[in-house]
Amino acid sequence: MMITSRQLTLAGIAALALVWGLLPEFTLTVMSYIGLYALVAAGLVMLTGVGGMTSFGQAAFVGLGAYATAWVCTSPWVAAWLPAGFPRALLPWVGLLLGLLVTYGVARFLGSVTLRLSGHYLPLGTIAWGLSIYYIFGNLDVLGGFTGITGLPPLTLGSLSFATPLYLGPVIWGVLLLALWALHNLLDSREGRAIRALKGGRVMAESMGVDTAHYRIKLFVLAALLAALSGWLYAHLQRFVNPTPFNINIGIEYLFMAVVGGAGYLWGAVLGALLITLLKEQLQDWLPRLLGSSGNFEIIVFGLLMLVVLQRFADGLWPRLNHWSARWLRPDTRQAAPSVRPVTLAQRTLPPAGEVILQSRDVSRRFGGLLANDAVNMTLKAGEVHALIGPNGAGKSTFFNMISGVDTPSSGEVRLMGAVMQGKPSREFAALGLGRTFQHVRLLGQRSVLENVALGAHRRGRQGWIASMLRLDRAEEAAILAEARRQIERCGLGDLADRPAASLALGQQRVVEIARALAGQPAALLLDEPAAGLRHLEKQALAVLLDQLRSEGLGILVVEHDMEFVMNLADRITVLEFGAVIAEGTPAQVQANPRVLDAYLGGSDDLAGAAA
Ligand SMILES: Nc1ncnc2c1ncn2[C@@H]1O[C@H](COP(=O)(O)OP(=O)(O)OP(=O)(O)O)[C@@H](O)[C@H]1O
Repeated sequence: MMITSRQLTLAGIAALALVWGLLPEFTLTVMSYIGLYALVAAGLVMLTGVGGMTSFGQAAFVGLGAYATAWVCTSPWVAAWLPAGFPRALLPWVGLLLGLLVTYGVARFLGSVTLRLSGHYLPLGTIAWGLSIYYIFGNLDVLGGFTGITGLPPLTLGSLSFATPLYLGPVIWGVLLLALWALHNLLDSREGRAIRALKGGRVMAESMGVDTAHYRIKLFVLAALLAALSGWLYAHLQRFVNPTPFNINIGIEYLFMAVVGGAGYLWGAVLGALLITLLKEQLQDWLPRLLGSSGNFEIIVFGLLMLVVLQRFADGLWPRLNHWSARWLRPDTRQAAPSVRPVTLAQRTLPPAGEVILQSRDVSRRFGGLLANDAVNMTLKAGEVHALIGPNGAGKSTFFNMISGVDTPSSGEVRLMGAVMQGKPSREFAALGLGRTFQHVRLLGQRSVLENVALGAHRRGRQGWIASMLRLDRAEEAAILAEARRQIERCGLGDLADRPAASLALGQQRVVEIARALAGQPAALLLDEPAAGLRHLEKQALAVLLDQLRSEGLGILVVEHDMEFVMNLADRITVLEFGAVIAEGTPAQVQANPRVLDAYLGGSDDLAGAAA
């Protein structure tokens, strides 16, 4: 078939719209529910699949959206409080506003409390507040207790009334498609890259200038608002609310939908909602007949099926469907890079060569009884390559962490561009012009080299979430992507820009990290073992690149074990042993230093080899 997946989606939507009026009432109701569930699951795809935070409590936010409008529409207190003559038809819209506001407040609060938890504690935390909110619904008399609230009005807009699934269904699906479009845009932007970076670990994301705590809360609030929106529509579809659909079981079901569909894929949310709703429907129908007695058997079968799916398709079903359909669908050839005139990105003026840009004064770091760094003094100047060497366990990585904001010195001072920095987060180091790579490569393996490198330019963009969702960020995005491509080409990886980062050899991935750091236009570049895993020719190319960067005025600090590489490239070398500086000087001075030779001949013969 010669159509693309995008065209197929549009055709599917058009076909559904055409036959909608002909479908039986029951089908329309089921379809409407699928739309509502998919809206919640889409939020979970963002939160769990993309952002890496698992929540079992989304049903509670659906409840907030539903109860807010139910209360506004039926409470005599609200009716008395509103000005006389306030049109009743507007009450659901007031309910929507209230629901979103309350959800925003509750999610911000719960997010700031729970998102600090790590590992298993975060999902456990979501179960805790999911349960609490459910019992609040059930125990508040003003919300009708466990019986709930009945008599909700239908949604109306002017003379249009959306009283039945025939009319409300298209609204639900319209809202869902709009949300998917906005979320898709968000993911395909500077902010989306920052959201994806959350999964790459706090250290990496913060080094790119991303305020991870802030992004986690924003993502949590976004998912909660989508759930509340679904709850609002749900309430006006059902026309009554009670606590049952908002309990923790349903919260788990929402999570299943996202995971079964494919937690990393927005359309996976729709697929998951569709499959689970239909499956539940069928099982509820067939199992009692098959077993000859009534009971909630479907939950047992459901649980078993879930285990099989999660075992066999850990990434969910959507990527499988994609893979399978790729055989007969034409690849989508829309340009990844938008065709607008790029803006000019913020530029940094580099300090003049020879100026001290990074400095440590008597930096020490203690781990219990171990002194991993002992009063280390070091300076990095603009326009030089400074190497930090020392035997294994000498404290190089520890020092690297101190001067990049990953860890805080026990004592001593770190200055970057003259500013006192110890104790500040790495994103503030990034803001002042520090770029870095990692000893253990930290890339988003499934994303392209281009996207990984573009993340490095995060701080140079300005457009926020709303602008990204509405696609108002395209000129800036074009500039960021162009900058990323320029850095990739400069690092000699031009042919690999569109490949997933994980498909590159480890040495090349290290170079991708250098390109990513360069995209942030740093003044100081910290490279942790950049030559490890590179072949001879690649090392030569890397040396040429670093030489060029030095001549452009960057200050480069390298931790490296390859002595030949270091001796040929570095202007100055600092040697660490047992956490303390034992020598500092030019390569020739260091190679002639008896303490250094001693330290190295004791552990490794690299230096002697390079010196010979
Ligand atoms: N978080 C930590 N807790 C306790 N000890 C640590 C911690 N991090 C490092 N150390 C110890 O500090 C010392 C210095 O380690 P570090 O990793 O800085 O050395 P290195 O010079 O980078 O070594 P390598 O070349 O092997 O990477 C080691 O003895 C290490 O075991």
